[in-house]
Amino acid sequence: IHDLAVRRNEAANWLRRTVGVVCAKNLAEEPSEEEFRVGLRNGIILCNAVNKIQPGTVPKVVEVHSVSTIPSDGSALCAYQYFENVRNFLTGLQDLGLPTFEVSDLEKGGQGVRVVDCVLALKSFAETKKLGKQSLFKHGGIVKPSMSAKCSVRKNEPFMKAMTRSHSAELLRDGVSPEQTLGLDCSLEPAETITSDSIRMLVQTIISDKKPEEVPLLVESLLSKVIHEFERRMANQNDLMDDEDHNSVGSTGDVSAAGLVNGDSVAKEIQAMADIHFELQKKQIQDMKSNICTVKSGIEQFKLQYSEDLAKLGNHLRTISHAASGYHKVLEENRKLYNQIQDLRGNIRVYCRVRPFLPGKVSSSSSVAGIEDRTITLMTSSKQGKDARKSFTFNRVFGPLATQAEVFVDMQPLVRSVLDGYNVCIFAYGQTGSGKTFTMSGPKILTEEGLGVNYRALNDLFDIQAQRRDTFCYEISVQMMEIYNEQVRDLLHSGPNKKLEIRNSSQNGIAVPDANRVPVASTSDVVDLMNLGQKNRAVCSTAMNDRSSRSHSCVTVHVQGRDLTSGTVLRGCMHLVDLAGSERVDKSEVVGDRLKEAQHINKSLAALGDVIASLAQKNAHVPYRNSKLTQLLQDSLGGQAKTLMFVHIAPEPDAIGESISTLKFADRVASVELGAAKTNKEGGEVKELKEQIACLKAALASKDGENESIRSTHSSPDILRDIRISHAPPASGHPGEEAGCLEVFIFQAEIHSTTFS
Ligand SMILES: Nc1ncnc2c1ncn2[C@@H]1O[C@H](COP(=O)(O)OP(=O)(O)OP(=O)(O)O)[C@@H](O)[C@H]1O
Repeated sequence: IHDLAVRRNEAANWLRRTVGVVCAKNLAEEPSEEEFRVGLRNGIILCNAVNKIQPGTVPKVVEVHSVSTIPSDGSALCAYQYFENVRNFLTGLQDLGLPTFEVSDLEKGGQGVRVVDCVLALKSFAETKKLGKQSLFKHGGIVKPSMSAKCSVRKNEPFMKAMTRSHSAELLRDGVSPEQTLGLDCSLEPAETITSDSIRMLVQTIISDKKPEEVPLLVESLLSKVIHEFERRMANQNDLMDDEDHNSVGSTGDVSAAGLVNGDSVAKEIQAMADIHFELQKKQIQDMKSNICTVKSGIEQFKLQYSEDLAKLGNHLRTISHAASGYHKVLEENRKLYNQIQDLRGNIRVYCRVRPFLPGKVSSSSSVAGIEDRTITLMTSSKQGKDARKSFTFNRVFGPLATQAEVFVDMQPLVRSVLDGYNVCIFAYGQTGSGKTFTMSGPKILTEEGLGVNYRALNDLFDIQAQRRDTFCYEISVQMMEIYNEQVRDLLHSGPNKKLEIRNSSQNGIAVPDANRVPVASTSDVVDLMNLGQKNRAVCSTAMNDRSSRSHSCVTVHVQGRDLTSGTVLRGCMHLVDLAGSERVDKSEVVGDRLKEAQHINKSLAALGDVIASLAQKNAHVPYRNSKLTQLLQDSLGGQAKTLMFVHIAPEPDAIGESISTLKFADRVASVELGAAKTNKEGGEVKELKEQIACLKAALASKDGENESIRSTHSSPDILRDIRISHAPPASGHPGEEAGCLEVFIFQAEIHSTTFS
């Protein structure tokens, strides 16, 4: 065993040296039998070794390129590759006339010793070749592999047997082991070709340096070895014959028959490998088929699931779209209801705002005697030392301390109406210096609290636009115009003035199509435009105010919204109108151009009052055409449009005349709407009063007054201030009358008193 290990190590070392460390990485220096077998199993080292010694012996070495390509189970493919290599190696060895081994010797259970012998033989061959003795080896050995040479490797024949059978030099070496010391090496000629000359030379070589007395002993020893070898050979021959019989090769027993056996076994091995390979591929195909089936059924399952999911999604989508359309209906309904509420609150709303005393002009007396939630009382004049007071009622009265935010609260809901497609007009009315610009824009030095209704309304507009981003797409644009001396000017046009026409027949709600209309995306955009417009506005000094506006300025914000679901387009606009000072001409102490300006202003303000009053009274005819101002705003005054007017009162006692005229103007505009507002609040009461008035009318029509005794316990003179009934003392005389004759005067349906008896 020790000897075998030594020889194996020798073989391994020689292979490692020959093929190099890289190629021989799988072969240890001192491998165990198993390591040796596994290291050489793929034939690569062997093929490379023989190719190094005799280039081209194995024309194509099947290399294993990466470990990952070697299946762990030693699959057929790799085995086939190994087989190729090992087969080619063995064939190469046969061609070189070297002893070979069985392919199965590289498998478990094979005879590793034969592989070791084969490698060592190759080593000897290499060394001989190196020493230039190849010819000796060649000529002395198996010259050319032939069938007879091939048959030297027989199935199951131990390698060494074949070797000894083929190489008589080995016999000589073995037989004369002591002679190795005489300089004999394994490259002696094989026995088959030994001639008498060569025997003589051999003998001479052996005995040349021997003493004569040593020769007989030497000859004896040699002869006994020869005999021994002869006997061994004979025995081998018998074994061989038995093997051949056993393998049914026939009784010929010649080498060619053995060669056939060997060829058969190779074919069988190839066939076996091919079968394994085929079986493996068959199995793989079956696996793949079953995989395909699994995948197919998976896909079917997936398809089914997918169509189910799709159907479910479809249902969900239908529900959602149904809900969405319902939601849109609700939104629409909400929008309508919201604006109906605005309608109920009055389409025309009038607010009164009292300016505080200006800094440095604080007075101990004020023209304003009292302010309640909705009523303002003015100190009109002193009659015989007594103060006379006059009260006016509005939607709301704001005192001098009211903040800008409080003033905005009531108009805030109207901003939403603009985005819902309604038109809104916001007016600032009052004498010069009463605070119109302050209400609309704010003080000269703007702070956040000081922001006027313009800015607040625009901020809200853009905020609501952003909130509705998912449902509506809004386009917002701005026009800014001035009406000066009954001429419309474009305040966003900085060049020379051009005369602008007002067209009320336009479909898109643009009354002055020739005026610049600038798209805006934020409040600051609008503010920039307003500043530009303000620069262009005609501002002129008067005796009343050094910054008196002698023209009406109108900022119009056009809003066009498209419902992203229904595609419906809504158009609305908001007019922010800072009216020119309303002071009477005579007080302005103006003449010439200033007088002309004042007359135009007064005329247009009166026309505005007329229009609003006739709208409030629901007259059939509304005199829009009496001024440019009312023409410009025609679409936004009346119908479903909302009008909001802030009338401004200066508290200074010397402004009382203007204040009263302002309040009368506002009262005229507000009265009917306020009546309507009361109707909503106190509907039953007003209805009853109206019924009573109808009875009164009927009583008057019958003129006898005898059958009716109309009584009323109501006393609400401020509810229907447009109806005044004059109450006369009863006429004398009619019998049976408890309370005398009733004489009623109705002046244009105005009730002076609602208490009758
Ligand atoms: N509610 C208020 N609180 C404090 N200051 C006010 C208020 N209203 C007006 N003012 C101040 O009174 C002055 C005159 O106001 P404003 O310019 O707004 O009047 P106007 O009616 O617009 O005048 P005009 O017709 O000349 O434009 C300004 O200095 C303004 O800041």
